[in-house]
This record gives sequence, C-alpha cells and structure tokens, in this order.
Amino acid sequence: MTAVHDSASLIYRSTASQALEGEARVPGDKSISHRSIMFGSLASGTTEISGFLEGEDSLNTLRCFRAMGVSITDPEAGRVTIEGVGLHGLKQPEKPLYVGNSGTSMRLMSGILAGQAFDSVLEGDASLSRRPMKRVIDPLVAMGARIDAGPEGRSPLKIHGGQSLKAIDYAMPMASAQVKSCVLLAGLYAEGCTCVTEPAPTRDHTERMLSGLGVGVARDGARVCIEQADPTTRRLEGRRLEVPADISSAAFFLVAASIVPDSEILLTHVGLNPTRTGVIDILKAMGADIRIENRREVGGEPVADLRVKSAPLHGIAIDEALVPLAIDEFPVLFVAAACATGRTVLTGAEELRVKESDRIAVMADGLAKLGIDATPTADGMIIEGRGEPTPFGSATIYAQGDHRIAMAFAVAGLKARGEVTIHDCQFVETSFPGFAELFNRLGGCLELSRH
Ligand SMILES: O=C(O)C1=C[C@@H](OP(=O)(O)O)[C@@H](O)[C@H](O)C1
Ligand SMILES: C=C(OP(=O)(O)O)C(=O)O
Repeated sequence: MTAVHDSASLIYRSTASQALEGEARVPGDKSISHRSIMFGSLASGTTEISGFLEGEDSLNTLRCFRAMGVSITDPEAGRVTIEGVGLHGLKQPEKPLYVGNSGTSMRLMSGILAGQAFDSVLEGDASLSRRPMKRVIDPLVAMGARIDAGPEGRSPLKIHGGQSLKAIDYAMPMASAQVKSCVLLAGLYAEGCTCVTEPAPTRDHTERMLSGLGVGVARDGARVCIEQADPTTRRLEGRRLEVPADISSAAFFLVAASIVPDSEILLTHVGLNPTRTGVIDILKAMGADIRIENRREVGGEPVADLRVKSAPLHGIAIDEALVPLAIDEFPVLFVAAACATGRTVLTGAEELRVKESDRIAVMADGLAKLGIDATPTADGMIIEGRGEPTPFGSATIYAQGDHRIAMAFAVAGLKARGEVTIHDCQFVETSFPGFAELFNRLGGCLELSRH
C-alpha cells in the first residue's frame, strides 16, 4: 500500500442524495487494532487477531513492531498472526520508527520504548509533528526515562534505552486515554505499581486488554493501577483477539442516516464499550432514532448492531461528561448540529484543538463557508442549526491532514444545495479504508478524483 504522505491529493465531491439504506460492517476499531499489535508483540506465544483495521495508522504500528524484530503476518481480510517476543524481546530498530499520522502509535509506543534496553527514535508526518508530546514526556521522565524532543516537546522523539524505570502515581492533567496508556505501558517495565488517576473517564481498552492477556489493571474510582509490583512477575500471554467494528467510523453513518429523510441503515458488530458511546447519547439527546439490537460480548468488549432511521434533530447543550466519550466524533456531530433545529453548544472540548488538526477551527471555518453560523470558542463551538432540508451551500474545504474532517464534510454534502469539494481526502485511509465505496453503496453521491 502507498503511504498516504506520498500519494497525490485525493478530492471528494459530495452532493445531495436520496434516502440511505442497507446494511454494513465498518472496519475494525482503530484503538483496539493498535493495541492488538503492541500487546501481541509483547506477549509470549502466538496472538491471532481478527477484525484488524487495515488502515494506515494501525499498519504503521504493525510496521514498527516488525522493524523491532517481531514476526507479524501480512493482514488478510482482517486476520493477522503475531509471534510474540515477550516483554523483553524487542530488538533495536535500524531506522527511526515512522508512525505517520497516528498520535496513538506515538504516545503508546513512547511508553513501551522508554522501558527498552535500546535507543529508538519515533517520528511522524507533518500533522503529527505539530501535536503535543510533552504530555507523555513529563510523566515518563518522572518515571526515570530519558527523552529528547524538538522545540515545545514536539516529535521526533529520541528515547534513550537502558534506564531503570520507577512506578509513579500520576494525576493526569487532561482526559487522555493515550497518556494514561503510555504511563501504564511504561509501568510494565517499572519497579512498583504504576497508577494513573484520570480527571474524567476515557477509553479503557488498554486496561481491558492487559487484564485479558494476564497483567491485571485494578480500578478504584478514577484511579487505575498495574496490579503486580514486581516487574519480573509480569508476563502477557498470547491469545485470540477479536476487534469489533469502530464506533468512531460508524459515527459518520449514524449522522448520515439521521439527517437524510426516509433513511434506514443497519450497522453491524459495532463496539459499544461504554467509554466510547458518547456519540450515541449525544445524537439521541438531539432526537436521533438509533436502536441497539443483538447486544453481545466479543473478546471482552460489548458489541451490538445499530439500526438508524432518519429523524428530525434539535440543538442541545452537550453534557460535558460526554465529551471524552465522544472525542473523535465531534467533526461529524457538528454537521448534525448544523442540520438540527436550534442552537447546539459544545464546551469542555479544548482537546479537539490538538488532534490531527485543530478540529474546532477547521470545522467552524468549513461550516461557515457552507453558510452556517458556527462560532468557535476556546473549548468548543456554538452552532445555529438551520433545520432545513438543505442547510449547506457549496464550498471547497481543505481537510488539513485530518481524516475525520474529510469524512465529516462528505456527510455534509448529503444535505447541500450545491457541491461540497474536499481536498486532502487521502488521509481517510488512516482510519477508514473503503469509506467512499461504502458511502456510495449506502446511497451517498461521492465522486473521487486525484489532483
Ligand atoms: O487511546 C486511544 O486509542 C485514543 C485516544 C484518544 O486520544 P487522546 O488520548 O489524545 O484523547 C482518541 O482521540 C484517539 O483517536 C485514540
Ligand atoms: C485523534 C485521532 O487519532 P490519533 O490521536 O491516534 O492520531 C482520531 O483518530 O481521531
């Protein structure tokens, strides 16, 4: 597969469609796919993964672990087999480890690499090189790691090996699952029980998966701790891992089917971990008709099918407690808010400013170009929903290296009087290969061209 940074700009042209209908399983969960490669590599024995996301972000994680000597098969229809090397079996990579657009890879791997005997370098694309890494460097240095970074703690990160790490009890300043996971993963190599206290609940895949593989993570309220104090007793056991469909990818279709009249779609096998379902709660509070069917548990994660029918949406003040539980879904939720009747207010979401792009600024800008009254604030946005059949005009949008911006504006095109033209859509490959094909199969009108 061509790396996204090498490919020509992909352009989407999205125009209004008829009702959406059909059934689909969106690709595998990105957070769980990254972790399945990392933990499978660090486990002893074989790990067989199914449902793996064959997107650029998780493929970059896979390539990095191969570069550290782990034998990992080429993904085939979501199946990957890893011959784990154990917690201390990684080898020094010959070159810098390239993680592309992926914050999750860089932040989680920095925790793992801080505990290794060898030096390593982590680097990413232009978008990732602008994102803050001090948030992981600070707790890792407090544990005894040595890390060199660029100005203001930006990547590339040079991580010096051979340091002996000590457990910390970390009060995390922001609600970030990546920082929490980074510290817990460094904690696997530290003397004593590493703990992290989160200011608000964030996705807990790391805790669930580590426990499932044999290293317990105990939770007491907002505090999570590695259970075993003695590093020599810690060991992950390889096993089968099944990755559910990604609710963050499903979100584009939850909104699309909600806003296009007479639509009804069924999204199957969607991961419904309660730390990820904020998007459903927010859309339901806006009046969406989303039914959860066939609830079951797969590999330690709740999964269900989601039936979505179109419904009139109304604006709301979004509950701040839901923000970390829907953190990646705001670009498309802003599109839903623009289609709703009345005002939607988002607060407490300053983290959106440090994602693949500044998602508050880029979305407010694009919505304004499409004729929506959208006011960015320091920590959120105020959107005056138009509640009309076609609230959007025409505009040309630049996705700014951000897959979710590209897909959110493709959804906006479903309700445009003209055409929404989106540049930089090659980044969609990071999380949602096959997005355009699925969008059109369910009834959307997306034309693709290269520039
Ligand atoms: O841990 C993870 O897999 C992720 C955590 C979130 O980031 P933050 O921890 O920066 O909030 C989320 O935005 C990202 O897409 C994936
Ligand atoms: C923020 C995201 O990912 P990451 O931080 O891994 O780049 C995302 O996928 O929306």
